[in-house]
Amino acid sequence: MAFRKEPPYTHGSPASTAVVLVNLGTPDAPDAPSLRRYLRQFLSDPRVVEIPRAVWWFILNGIILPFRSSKSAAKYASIWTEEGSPLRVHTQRQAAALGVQLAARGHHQLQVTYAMRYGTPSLPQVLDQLKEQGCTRILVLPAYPQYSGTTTASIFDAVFEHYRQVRNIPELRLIRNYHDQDGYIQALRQSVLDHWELNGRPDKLVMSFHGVPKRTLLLGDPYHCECYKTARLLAQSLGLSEGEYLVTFQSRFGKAEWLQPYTAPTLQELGRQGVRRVDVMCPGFTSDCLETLEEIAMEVKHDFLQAGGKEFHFIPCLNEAPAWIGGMVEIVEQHLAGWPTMSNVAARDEAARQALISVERAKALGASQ
Ligand SMILES: C=CC1=C(C)c2cc3[nH]c(cc4nc(cc5[nH]c(cc1n2)c(C)c5CCC(=O)O)C(CCC(=O)O)=C4C)c(C)c3C=C
Ligand SMILES: [Fe+2]
Ligand SMILES: [Fe+2]
Repeated sequence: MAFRKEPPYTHGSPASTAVVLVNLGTPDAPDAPSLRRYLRQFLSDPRVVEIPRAVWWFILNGIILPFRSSKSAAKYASIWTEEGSPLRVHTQRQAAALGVQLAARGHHQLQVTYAMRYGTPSLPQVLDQLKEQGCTRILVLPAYPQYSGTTTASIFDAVFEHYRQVRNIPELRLIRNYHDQDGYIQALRQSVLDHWELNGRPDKLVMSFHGVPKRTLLLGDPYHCECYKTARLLAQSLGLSEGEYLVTFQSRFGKAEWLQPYTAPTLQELGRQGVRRVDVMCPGFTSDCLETLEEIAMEVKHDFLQAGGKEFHFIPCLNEAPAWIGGMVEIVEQHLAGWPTMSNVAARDEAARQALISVERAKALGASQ
């Protein structure tokens, strides 16, 4: 095996720790050639499609890429913004806001950046850059709250694959999931309450997660359970009873059975049953993207209204909501424990601040007893 020609670490660099927010990826442009490139890389990942390679190669190159690329390009064109793909725009803004908040909390020897599992900026590109900048500690934060072999594990694969070819590798931490972390659940709760404050409440709140093949659940993937745990915690935090919310799975791909109930048919059924208003949110997506803005807010909305529903609200993803940036700070700080990201002075100030909070808390508790 050959090692890459790698830059040495820059000693004494001010930011020796980096947080890398990693999202799925998105095409560079909403056109067929860009989609072909993106889908080829995405759908060639054995974590994503588990069909034997030789068979899959023919299906992918003979059927999927020729037909799906232009269809998907048209869908992307319907959500594309002046700044580019929504998924990329939100991921970039989240990383920037997270960096600002962490710096404000005293983490000065730390930088936050972002990378994509498929497409650009690629993980190898970003990890090389960080090395060049002297980062000797890397915390990988996947944009997926729920662990799935098809997504989270694939990011881990790409990180390991990259460092297999590097001689002098940094200290690494990988965040596996945060589907039940308070910072995430509270940010979701806030986004729902904000929507309800402006628009009133629905007859049903639908929580739609991205689907995966049912087979992965039977083979031990915890994704399904983690989605249900997120939904239960969110429903509890909103004070919803069982009949007031539903969990569904969207974006089925191919002919095999995926996790059920499927989102689109469920909403059609709700429309037929005379449910007047539904609010649909996608808690598994931390930023809006094709699957939320086109599939849910356009296609599924159309299906529900056609079937007899009267009002359809899409509750946007967390994106750059302040509560979510705060939630990410909480998650990241838990995983930074023991890593010196603060200057001595900032660390001392932060310790003093925490001590003061504890004293005030103890006083308040004492007073209330
Ligand atoms: C082929 C199987 C697929 C699996 C398994 C899968 C799992 C999975 N995906 C996400 C998140 C996203 N997927 C997105 C798009 C997308 N997903 C698939 C296929 C599988 N996903 C395809 C083919 C596409 C491309 C669009 C299309 O042609 O339909 C996106 C949106 C990206 C964007 O650019 O906006 C996200 C995000 C999760 C979380 C997940 C498993 C848990
Ligand atoms: Fe997907
Ligand atoms: Fe889709």
